[in-house]
Amino acid sequence: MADPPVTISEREVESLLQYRELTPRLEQALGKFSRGEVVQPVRTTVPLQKQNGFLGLMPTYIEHDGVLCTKLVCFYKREDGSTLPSTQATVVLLDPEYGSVKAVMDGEVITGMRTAAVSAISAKLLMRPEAEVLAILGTGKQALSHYNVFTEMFSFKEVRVWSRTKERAEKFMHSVTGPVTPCVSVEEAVKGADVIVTVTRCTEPVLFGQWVKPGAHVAAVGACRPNWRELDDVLMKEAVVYTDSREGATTESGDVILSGAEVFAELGDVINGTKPAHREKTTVFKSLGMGVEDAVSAELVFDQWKAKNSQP
Ligand SMILES: NC(=O)C1=CN([C@@H]2O[C@H](COP(=O)(O)OP(=O)(O)OC[C@H]3O[C@@H](n4cnc5c(N)ncnc54)[C@H](O)[C@@H]3O)[C@@H](O)[C@H]2O)C=CC1
Ligand SMILES: O=C(O)C1=NCCCC1
Repeated sequence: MADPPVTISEREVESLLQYRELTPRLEQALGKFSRGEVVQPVRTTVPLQKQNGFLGLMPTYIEHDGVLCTKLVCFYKREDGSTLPSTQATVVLLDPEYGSVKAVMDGEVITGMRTAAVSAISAKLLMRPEAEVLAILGTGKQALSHYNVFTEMFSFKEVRVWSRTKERAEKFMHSVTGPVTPCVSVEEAVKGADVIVTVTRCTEPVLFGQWVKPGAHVAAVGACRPNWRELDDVLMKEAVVYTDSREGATTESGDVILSGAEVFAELGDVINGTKPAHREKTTVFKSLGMGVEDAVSAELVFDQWKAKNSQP
């Protein structure tokens, strides 16, 4: 008989997961994914029309590492002013030999941290080495996790933040410890920026190519449905476009599908050395989020949990 599954709360996940351990594991996972070593179908989505959202199912199997996992994630396009979270996620880790559940854990922290860490990996690979200015568009959960990992991994001289209201940008500024410049327009935020992170819930373009400095790197994290956009056609067509999963991007990303832009490479191809990193050009990393990122994060959390809870 298998042991009953352990449950690991949001607070516990938060205390067990650190970027310095998570980020290298994610980098390895992206490489494995692009070498075809991961079984990971494109996310299945179940529309929740009445609630203006969807349920996403994200199963993954890494045979070599014996990791079997699935995330269940609900995403909602909340009305402005709603205090409810946009994303709710649970991660289930299984034993691939028996099919039994080893652990059920909160997926909120994992989703926030792994998404931001993968964007930071994209910046490490694709931004210019002399990058000084970071601009973040959006001030929600992902904005905060991106701020945390980007300021931990890199030394930007200035971090700018834009939200649709000045109050939200200022609230974000007060919620973090380092210096932040709140901006009243997207154009002001991204002018001359070397790295731009888009973490909004918008469904129409918010970032326009005409404002983006040539050679800048954009990590585009929102707009995860085929008819949703964050970036305009000009930017998508002028930039060299990288994705986490080519199959995912050409199935789910409105920025890719509706612009007709070509996907140049997966991040894993760059990590594996099979495709170049065009740091000298304007680059877009279109992130959709992958089950393998959740799987390696959950395995790390579970290993740490066992180490902490093992008998002396
Ligand atoms: N690529 C990936 O792996 C993942 C992507 N996401 C996506 O990241 C985005 C941000 O997620 P969270 O930070 O969790 O959401 P959130 O709800 O906490 O924050 C969203 C931000 O977007 C702003 N916003 C909403 N509508 C807007 C509009 N029409 N124009 C401009 N700004 C707008 C909000 O004011 C807020 O600042 C979402 O689109 C979500 O789907 C989320 C998780 C993983
Ligand atoms: O990868 C994820 O997790 C998500 N991606 C798009 C929005 C919902 C969560």
